[in-house]
Amino acid sequence: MTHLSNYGNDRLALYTFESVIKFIKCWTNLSLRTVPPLQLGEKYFHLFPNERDPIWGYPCADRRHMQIWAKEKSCDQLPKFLVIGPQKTGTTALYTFLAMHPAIVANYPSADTFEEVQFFNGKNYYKGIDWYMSFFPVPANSSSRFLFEKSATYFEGEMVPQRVKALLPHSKLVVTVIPPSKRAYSWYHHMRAHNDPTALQYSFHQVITAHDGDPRPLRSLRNKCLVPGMYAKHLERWLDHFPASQLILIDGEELRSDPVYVMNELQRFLGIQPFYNYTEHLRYDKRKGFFCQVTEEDKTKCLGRGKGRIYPPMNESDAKLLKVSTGEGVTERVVGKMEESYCACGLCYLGMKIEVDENCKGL
Ligand SMILES: Nc1ncnc2c1ncn2[C@@H]1O[C@H](COP(=O)(O)OS(=O)(=O)O)[C@@H](OP(=O)(O)O)[C@H]1O
Repeated sequence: MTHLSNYGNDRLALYTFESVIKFIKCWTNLSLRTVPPLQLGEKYFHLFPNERDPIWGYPCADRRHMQIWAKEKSCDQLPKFLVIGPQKTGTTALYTFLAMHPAIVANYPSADTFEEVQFFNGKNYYKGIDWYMSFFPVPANSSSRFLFEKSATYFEGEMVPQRVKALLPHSKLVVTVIPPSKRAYSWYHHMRAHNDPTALQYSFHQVITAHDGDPRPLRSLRNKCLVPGMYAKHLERWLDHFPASQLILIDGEELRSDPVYVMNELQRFLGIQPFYNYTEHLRYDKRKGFFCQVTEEDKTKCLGRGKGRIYPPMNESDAKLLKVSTGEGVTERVVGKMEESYCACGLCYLGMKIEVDENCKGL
């Protein structure tokens, strides 16, 4: 009873407590004892260890919560959809293209976390809803604007689906995927470009075949390289909390080769009005080798050097290793059947579509 998640509820809790205590004092012979708040808290969490972690709930589900919420707050200041990653699948390009849309509003960048808010997956979560909402503009008169944020590590975060469901139950989720082997390779080069000492010390092959007896930094790098690509595992977790109809899988390779088509499909899925004509606003830039934004001066503005890096092609044997399940050993445990990772409980990656298997109805 003491541990109510939202501050909206907390105000109600204080009032309720006061009344309960008054009632007990007035109508019973019970003598009440207390201890300092910290001790009380420890006792409470000893009795209810599952509640140690707060879960911020959607403040607008209950009219009473709305009534005690500060006047200037509104659920229109919460995002309507999230781009959840995983990393290296084209999420920055997607974010940039979405932000070009006149009806779509991106989060303010965070200086701490490389522009992404990263609220649901780490320590930031404990900063609370106000902190999260401060990354979004106060809604204008019309609530027809689509606020969104992109945090590419949400996808594989253990707690993230449950937390997102609690705070943003109606939000749509955008997942981008590319073949997991390519994702892993791109991520490895990303780490090298950021002078990660372990990535500089070991080859890609050494990273993906690292085993449990290897040094901890190497194992850690291996996990970070491979785990986000286990799409099935992560998608299943998201689908424990969200119906498939709220989630869209985007083919990151198609986003790269035909962004206009992808953005059109995405606009339809999100139900965004007005329909933005990306044909006029995206153009292939030969020098960059990617589609880029067309500026008002009719020039192209491309993503920075960190996106679309140039590195040698992946070894065929490594590509194979990541594609084919080895059948035994550490590699299989960590890598899993990567190709099959495109399917999760009948939810398969088929271009833009999600197909739900008969057995998985009601997901
Ligand atoms: N239009 C456009 N411009 C530049 N880059 C593009 C574009 N579309 C897709 N991509 C691919 O996006 C890859 C980077 O993915 P992310 O933005 O998700 O990376 S990150 O997680 O934010 O670091 C990046 O991976 P690398 O090629 O390995 O650098 C690109 O291949």
